[in-house]
Formats: sequence, structure tokens, C-alpha cells
Amino acid sequence: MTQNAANSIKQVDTLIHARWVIPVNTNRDILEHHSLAIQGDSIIDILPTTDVDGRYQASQEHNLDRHALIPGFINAHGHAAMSLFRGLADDLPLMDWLNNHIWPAEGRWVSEEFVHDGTRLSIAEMIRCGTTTYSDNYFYPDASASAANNAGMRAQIVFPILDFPTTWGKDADDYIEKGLATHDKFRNHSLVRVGFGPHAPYTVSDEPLKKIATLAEQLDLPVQMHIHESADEINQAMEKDGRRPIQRLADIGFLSPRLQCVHMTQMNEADYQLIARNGCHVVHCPESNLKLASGFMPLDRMQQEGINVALGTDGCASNNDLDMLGEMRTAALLAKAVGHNATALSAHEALAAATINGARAMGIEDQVGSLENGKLADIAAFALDDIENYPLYNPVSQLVYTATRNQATHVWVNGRLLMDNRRLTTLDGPFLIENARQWQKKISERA
Ligand SMILES: CSC[C@H]1O[C@@H](n2cnc3c(O)ncnc32)[C@H](O)[C@@H]1O
Ligand SMILES: [Zn+2]
Repeated sequence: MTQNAANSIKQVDTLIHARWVIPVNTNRDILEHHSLAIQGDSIIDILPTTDVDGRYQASQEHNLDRHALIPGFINAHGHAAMSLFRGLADDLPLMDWLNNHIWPAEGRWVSEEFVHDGTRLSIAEMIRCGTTTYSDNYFYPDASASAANNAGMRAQIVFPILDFPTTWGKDADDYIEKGLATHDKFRNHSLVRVGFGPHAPYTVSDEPLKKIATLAEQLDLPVQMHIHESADEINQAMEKDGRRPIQRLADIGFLSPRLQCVHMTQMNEADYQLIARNGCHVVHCPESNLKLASGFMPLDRMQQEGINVALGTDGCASNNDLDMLGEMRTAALLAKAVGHNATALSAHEALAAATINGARAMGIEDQVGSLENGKLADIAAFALDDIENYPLYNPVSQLVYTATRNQATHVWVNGRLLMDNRRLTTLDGPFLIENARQWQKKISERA
């Protein structure tokens, strides 16, 4: 190599060479034998692997020649600490599950320590399935935000707001005050963004909702809420004031592009128009909706209306896992069944719902959600070379319809390697298992 050529070789932090790179862009490209060059926290180049020599060298190099690289999953709705309640109350409808099982358990157990421990357990599970960003709606948001930061994971932390007291707060004003203190603490943080998480239309009254809408606009923050989750919710609201919850929210000026509406299984014509017209996002949690028999979110109709639909697992007490591969598959199958349409939610669309649509819903689409030059290096690699993967015509089809989460091998967030060939680098798996066992022992002794 001549001196001039050697001088033009750029030193980068990481080079990843992959069999397939799936950027999740509008062209639906699948790049074969391509490499990603990462400098600091960002992707600075995506190029054919044959062109890397002479252009880049790196301190860390990964040859993933049987793998697909995708933008890390964005799990757009969940309650991370609830992993400690996994399997505690199964096979129940939403309101019975919540009123008679989950809320009493939360009243007894939820503390800062519980949230810290449960959140770390969930982050480990999420990394192990290729997730790089998650949204969390739970008590003690300081503890969950710190857990995300310490694990190197990206998180949208929407602090809870309810009209009634819990172990963390007294009333809506108190929740808002405490949550905004967490927002102050993590302002301009590189991984954590704090927003508002009013629980649901049936647990938060008009005055706090108006206050949240005003503050969210002033502070430029996201808002996420469970809305139209079950038929009971609609029936109760109609009996109480003759309006469907989404209409009530529209009437008080709560609907906006900042709003991420979780669930939306109960829809009529007017509901679609309200959501579409106000630019609200929908977060679809198909497995939680199925397990609690809440209803079916009409995904293909949402798409026809141009509504952005992201994907979330919901908490581990109603799913009961945090597996975004499984969630994509369920979403794709369910959309076809519910829409009586086999073309509803194609494999590529399911992957988009689990990545770029989540980023769009959270207002971070310019930073993450696809593999592009200049975006943050939030990346997941999946090994696609087992018996179960052959023949392999299309890696996107494999990811959505065939692969299982133990095929996730590597995960990077902000260019930092959080899972290296299935080894967690920032969390101690055996310790987390032992810690979860201790909680199980305590909780089952007093159940
Ligand atoms: C506002 S903090 C979170 C609060 O929500 C409860 N929760 C968990 N999953 C659901 C769901 O599917 N619908 C309604 N509420 C849910 C959780 O237990 C916390 O109390
Ligand atoms: Zn939820």
C-alpha cells in the first residue's frame, strides 16, 4: 500500500461485517455482504464489505457472516419492573386482573428497590431479544431511569399519573411534581427521555389531563396513555358521561402528535378520524390484548387511515415476556386474521412497526429506528443459520415468521456493545436470576 493510500484509511471504533443488513428504510432494501462503520455513538458509513479494505480500520471488528443486522427493536410500551410479577396472575380479564390482583400486589410490594431490581431483570431480557430502546411506565421513575442508564440502554420513561394514591404518590399533582423532578434530573440525557404517563382515561380526571397537555407542549415532552383497551372501559365511560374516552380527550384538547395511545382495541368511525386528524400515534400490544381478552386492534384499518402504529409488549404480568420477535409474529398473524386479509401487515411492515414506527411515535425518528449514516448506532444482530432457517429466501421473512429470540447474538446501543455473542456486557445474568428468585420467595410467602 502506498503512503497516500495508508493515510486515507480512516480509523473508526467498530466495523461490523454482515451477511445481510436490513436498514428498514422506505425502499425496503436488503443489503447483502455489507459493513457498518461506527464512530463514537453513530453509524458513519454503510458500504459493501469488499470496499472496506483501504477505507476503514477499526479497533473492534465483528465478522457476522451468517447474521442479519437490523435497527434494534423499539419496545414502545411496557412496565419494566412488572417482570417480578410474571406469572403471578394469569388467565384473567383486564379489570379483574388489575383491580383484584395486580393493584393489591403493587400496594404491597412496589418500592424503589423493587423497581430497580425488576427493571434490570427486564432490561436484560430485552437486550437478549435484540431490543435497544424501550418505553417504561412505572412507579419510582428515578430508579428505572437510573437502571436504564447504568445498563447502557435507551429508554423513554413516562412517569405514572393517577387520581388516587399508590406507594409512590398521593394524587395527580403529586405524581406530576415528582415525575418532573425525574425529568429535570435526566434533562438532555444521551439515553433517557422522560415524559408523561397518565394511566388511563378511567383513572385520571379532566383537570390533571389538561395540565399534562399544557406542560407537555411547554416542555416538548411525549405523553403515553392506555386508551380504549377493553369494552368495559368504553361502557363505563358511556354510562358516566355519554362520551367515548377518545372523544372526551379530544374535547379537553388532549389529542396531539405527542400522544402515544396504547391499545386502541375498541374503535368506531369517529375514533379513527380523531386519531388521524390529531396526528396521534398508536402502540399495539397484541399479546397482552389477547391474554387479557381485551379485544383486537384493527391494524390494517389504522394503516389505511395513515396512522403510525408502533409495537409494544406491555408488562410481563400480562404478556408474559418481552420478546419483540414474538410480538412481531403475533401482530402479523393477528392483523391478517382480524382484517380477513392475508396481505395485512407484511413481514417488512411488522419489522417497521417494531423499529422505525416506535421511533416515530417517541419523536426520536431522526436519531434511531433505522440503519442510516448519521443515525445513532443502535443495532441488533441475529444468527440465521440453523436448521430451522433453511432454505433462506428472505431474511425479513425469517425474522418475523421463523426466528426465535435466542438467535439474537449482538446488541449495540449508542455504539456500545451490550451483548457480545449472547454474553451481556453491562448486566450480570446469574445475579439477576438469583435476585428474581429472592423476590419470588418473598412474594409467594405472603400471597
Ligand atoms: C401508571 S403506572 C402503570 C400502571 O399500569 C398498570 N398496568 C399494567 N398493564 C396495564 C394494562 O394493560 N392496562 C391498564 N393498566 C395496566 C400497572 O399495573 C400499574 O399500576
Ligand atoms: Zn400497559
